[in-house]
Amino acid sequence: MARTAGSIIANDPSDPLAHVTAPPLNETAAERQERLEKETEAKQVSDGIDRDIEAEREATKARKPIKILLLGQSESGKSTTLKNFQLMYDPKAFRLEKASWRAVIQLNLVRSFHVMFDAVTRAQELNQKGENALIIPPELLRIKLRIMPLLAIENILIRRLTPEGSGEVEAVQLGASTGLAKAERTKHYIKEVAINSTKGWKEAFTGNPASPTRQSFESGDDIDWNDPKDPGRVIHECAEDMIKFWNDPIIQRLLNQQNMRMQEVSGFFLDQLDRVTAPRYIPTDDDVLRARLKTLGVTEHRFTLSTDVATGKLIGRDWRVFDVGGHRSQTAAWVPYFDDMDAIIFLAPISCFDQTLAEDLKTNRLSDSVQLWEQLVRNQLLRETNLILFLNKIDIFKAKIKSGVKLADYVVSYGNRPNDFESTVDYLRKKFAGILKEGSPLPRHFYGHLTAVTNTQSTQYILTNLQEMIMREVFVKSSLL
Ligand SMILES: Nc1nc2c(ncn2[C@@H]2O[C@H](COP(=O)(O)OP(=O)(O)OP(=O)(O)O)[C@@H](O)[C@H]2O)c(=O)[nH]1
Ligand SMILES: [Mg+2]
Repeated sequence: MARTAGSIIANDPSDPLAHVTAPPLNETAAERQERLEKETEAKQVSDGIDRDIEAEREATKARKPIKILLLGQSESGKSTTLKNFQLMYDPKAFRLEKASWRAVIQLNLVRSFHVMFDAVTRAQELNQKGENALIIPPELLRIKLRIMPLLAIENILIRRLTPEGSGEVEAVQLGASTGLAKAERTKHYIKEVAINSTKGWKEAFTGNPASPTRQSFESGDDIDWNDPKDPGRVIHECAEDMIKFWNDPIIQRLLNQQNMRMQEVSGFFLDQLDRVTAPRYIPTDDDVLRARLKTLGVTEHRFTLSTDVATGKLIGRDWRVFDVGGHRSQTAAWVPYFDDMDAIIFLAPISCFDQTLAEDLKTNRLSDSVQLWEQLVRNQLLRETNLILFLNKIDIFKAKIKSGVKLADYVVSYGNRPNDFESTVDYLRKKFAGILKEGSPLPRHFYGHLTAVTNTQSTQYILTNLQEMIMREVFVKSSLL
């Protein structure tokens, strides 16, 4: 450090360097003047260096990426939340992936029909045994026969979506998402495709050589519409019969009778059959958000926010969002990511209060979410990490409560409280907040949101506010360093 005009230090008897820094004896006025000028100049240089170091330190702090981890049980909405981030901060890349998502949507659609075919088969089996099930009229059976090619399409799509090493097909028990009686559930299996997101499954679809300079998916540039093997062709050919089959009152009664709520089966596109089976169908942003593809492993997604929401400065800050697989076999992979996260968004799909886990038919989904939340809250590694709770699938929850399903039948502690939306949701919110308050090793603020992450508008509003909050906290923390 440069000195201020030497005199203060030179006069300090405790300074061991006083004799070095003291002004020379017998200094003339001109010499003194020259010395002081040099000292001032040196100080200016030194101050400049100090400022540069400080600016560099600030810039490093500002450049340190902000990390968010998405957690929650399988089908809680983690990947859908990630899609909202992508749509907000990297819409171009999001839209360029639509060719891949088109295949996923087709698979979701075909899978829904597979579920319905199984329901018909079940009714026929019961009738053969002399049990009183619904009689399926021959005309409906003829329609079913005509749309059977959908099952072959399912296999083709699965093969295309899971090029070697990129995914796996699991026999997932059908019952958990349908509300079938327990004994029935274990007998029926349906394939669910899981994708190891670190492998390039999307590349299988985004490489139409006819359009090497893909600009926009909106024009359908990315799809080889002339491909004779495009599954969209068969789906379109079956469209009329698919619509008839799904809307048939017997099918609807059958599904009701078997307690199968198709609207709750992930990737529900049956209410949009006209559009989704069209010959040149291109998924909308909302379709991509509703498409269901199970995650395996952990993926990191990077976004750059050009404005620091805390300070309003333009800085180009990196955000990293980590999406994980929520299936029980995947949860061991979460822990290494606990270190160094700025926030965790935990999704609890509260609409599943009357369902069990696909991987463990004895465990209620809501109580599984509560347990996971409790474990996170109490985890010492996370004691300084912001935990943000999304009580998700609020749209399905609302409809379910309205249709008369009773929370108290599944959550005994709910007792005699009224079974309306406000009371039920308030109870669940307080339950999660109470766990946070009691279980946190250090005091924490409760950030709880009611969400339907398939709704981009409300979700993006929540995410923007959250980012602001996280930025502020990061800013305060780093200022204290
Ligand atoms: N209606 C409705 N559907 C939702 C909501 N959130 C997610 N979904 C749908 O639920 C399905 C599962 O969501 P994902 O985001 O794939 O779930 P995940 O947590 O990533 O599941 P894993 O990858 O298995 O861990 C998808 O089809 C979503 O579109 C919601 O709030 N409302
Ligand atoms: Mg996922």
